[in-house]
Amino acid sequence: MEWTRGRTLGRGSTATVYAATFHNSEEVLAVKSSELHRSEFLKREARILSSLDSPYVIGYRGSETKRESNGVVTYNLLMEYAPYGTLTEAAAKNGGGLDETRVVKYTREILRGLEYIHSEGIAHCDVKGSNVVLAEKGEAKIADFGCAKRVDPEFELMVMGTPAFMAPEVARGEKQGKESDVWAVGCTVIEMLTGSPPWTEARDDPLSVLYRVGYSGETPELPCLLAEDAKDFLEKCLKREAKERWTATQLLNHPFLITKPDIEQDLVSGLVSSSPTSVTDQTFWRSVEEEEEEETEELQKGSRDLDRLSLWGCYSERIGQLRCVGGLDGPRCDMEGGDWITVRARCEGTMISGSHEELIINY
Ligand SMILES: Nc1ncnc2c1ncn2[C@@H]1O[C@H](COP(=O)(O)OP(=O)(O)OP(=O)(O)O)[C@@H](O)[C@H]1O
Repeated sequence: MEWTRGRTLGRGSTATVYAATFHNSEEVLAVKSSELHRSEFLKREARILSSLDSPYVIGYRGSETKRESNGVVTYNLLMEYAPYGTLTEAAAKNGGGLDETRVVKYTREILRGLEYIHSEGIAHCDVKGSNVVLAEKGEAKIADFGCAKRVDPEFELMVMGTPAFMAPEVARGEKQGKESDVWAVGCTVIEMLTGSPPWTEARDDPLSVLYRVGYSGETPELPCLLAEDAKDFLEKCLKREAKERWTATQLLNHPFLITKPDIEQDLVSGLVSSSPTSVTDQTFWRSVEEEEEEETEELQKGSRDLDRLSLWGCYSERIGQLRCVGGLDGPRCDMEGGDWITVRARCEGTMISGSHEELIINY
């Protein structure tokens, strides 16, 4: 598979996503890449994505191991390119929230994607605005299957995700499945409506959010001035008891979604594309050297790392406390991500019930 790497589209905890072009077709692609020795999650994502085929799930285009010109061996997942960014970015660009027409359209598309992946026996486990991308026709597609897992039969004890979007049973480390995805849809609708995820302290103190979600009995605060059908829809997603939550199929028939027309009209007009006008478009296809130079400068400035370090200071202290209280056994920390931290910990005790489960927190 011959392709040329373009500009960076995004960075996560374990991988970087680049724009790229296939040599033979000139199709623009997104390539998610990580060093081979850290590619466990990316390989797992590639395995799951390669088994899926839906207009509401980002398309799989292949995967490969490659030796780069600098000798580093990388694992690459090739995907359909989504030119309009993520739902989180769309909400932010829109001044902190999307209008109801778009919220209804994107919610339908996310639920159609979830209905499909759930029917395939898979739970996504990290549904949130930044993991839903806007594709060529402005349609929402579920992306980032790095936390996804097979739930039929439910054999895996690993708990993963992002605290602000976690269902109570996930925050308590009891189980994670299709119902937890539905809770996360409720949180994503709140994010689309308000421009921010629920639980305002989530960014500064994700562990206290885990406790609040898991044990306080609270549900996320709903946006004020919400129409009755929207409020009822959110309440059906955000039932604290997983068994009481509606399924993706039931939600697709909820009045909040079915009483509004399916908008066929072009919604791309309000979106800002980062697409190249041609494969030789210089602003889009900045050279890899240029990007690396910029990255070095950024690191020299040190601002991002200092932020991360100070955040990590608070975070590790809290984990230290939990370790005493709940018996966390040797958390391993991954500080490579952009603005967030992934913590992987073998857990026993108070916070996570059962033994030898793995807690992976996106922040
Ligand atoms: N197919 C795609 N087309 C365009 N941009 C994409 C695509 N996939 C991912 N991105 C961009 O790259 C970013 C990171 O991608 P992704 O979430 O898959 O990586 P990650 O390492 O799992 O990150 P995170 O830890 O934030 O979940 C996304 O937020 C999005 O901006």
